[in-house]
Amino acid sequence: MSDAIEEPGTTSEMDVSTVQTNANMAKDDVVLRVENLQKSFGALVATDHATFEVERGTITGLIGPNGAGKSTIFNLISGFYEPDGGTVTVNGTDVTGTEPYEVAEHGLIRTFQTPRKLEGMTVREAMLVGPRHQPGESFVKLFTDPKTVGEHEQQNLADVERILEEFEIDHLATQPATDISGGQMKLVELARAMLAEPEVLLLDEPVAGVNPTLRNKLAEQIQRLNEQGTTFLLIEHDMEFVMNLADPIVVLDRGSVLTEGPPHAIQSDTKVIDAYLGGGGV
Ligand SMILES: Nc1ncnc2c1ncn2[C@@H]1O[C@H](COP(=O)(O)OP(=O)(O)OP(=O)(O)O)[C@@H](O)[C@H]1O
Repeated sequence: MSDAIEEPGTTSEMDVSTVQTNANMAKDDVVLRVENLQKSFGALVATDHATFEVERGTITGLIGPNGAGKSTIFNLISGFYEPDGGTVTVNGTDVTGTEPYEVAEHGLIRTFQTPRKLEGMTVREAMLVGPRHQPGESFVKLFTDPKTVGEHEQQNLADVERILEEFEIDHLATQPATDISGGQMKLVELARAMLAEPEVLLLDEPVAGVNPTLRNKLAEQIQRLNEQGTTFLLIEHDMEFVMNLADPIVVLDRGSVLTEGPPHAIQSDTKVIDAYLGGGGV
């Protein structure tokens, strides 16, 4: 586990029954279930009995004011933080407290708000880091000593070429990964995550700081992948983007689920408007 600041929790004593209303909404085929999730950093309660479900095949939005606890929930779901309480279930399996690679093995992958540093790598090389079933052989061998690489690596390389084309970023393959724009990096991150063939993909602010052209491209790619079967849970502050793309929308406020519903209902919900006005804004 890699909690940056980890102290024994002072978890809220809030009555659980008051914060479970959204869990009661029946969903057909649940791919991700978060139940009564709790996480404190010292005295600060970041996740407070959070409960929601993501239905397979949806693009579900996760919104809320600054500091509402969105990224913490992503870290708890994907195994980067260990919860103080509650459960995370992926594809029917309880993955609470397991390592990120184990959560990935159950079909859940996440991206980060700020993609990790990829100094010294081309885009193609960056794409080869970390696909889900990749065994130990180094991707570097693919380029330095291709005859020695195993079948898995050859397959990975073929998959990278295919995905670069599908995402229309094959022209970036030989560019240093540090030289491409922020928006192109977000596309590379999305494409790279798809190499792991996730059933559910968690995107943390996929269009933050991205220009309108690339933002549209990202929306098109997310829609295309969704139509092909990938379920998405996405955090995004760009309300136009998230309201056009996601349905349903789950609203977090002070670590708890405030409400959930279709975009038009969320946009006119006074509870949500109050939370944004009273919180850190978008
Ligand atoms: N590792 C940590 N150590 C201490 N406090 C943390 C840590 N991670 C998050 N927090 C705190 O938990 C609260 C929720 O933070 P989080 O980043 O999850 O919110 P968020 O909704 O993603 O915010 P934003 O929209 O601004 O990114 C904040 O008060 C934050 O300062």
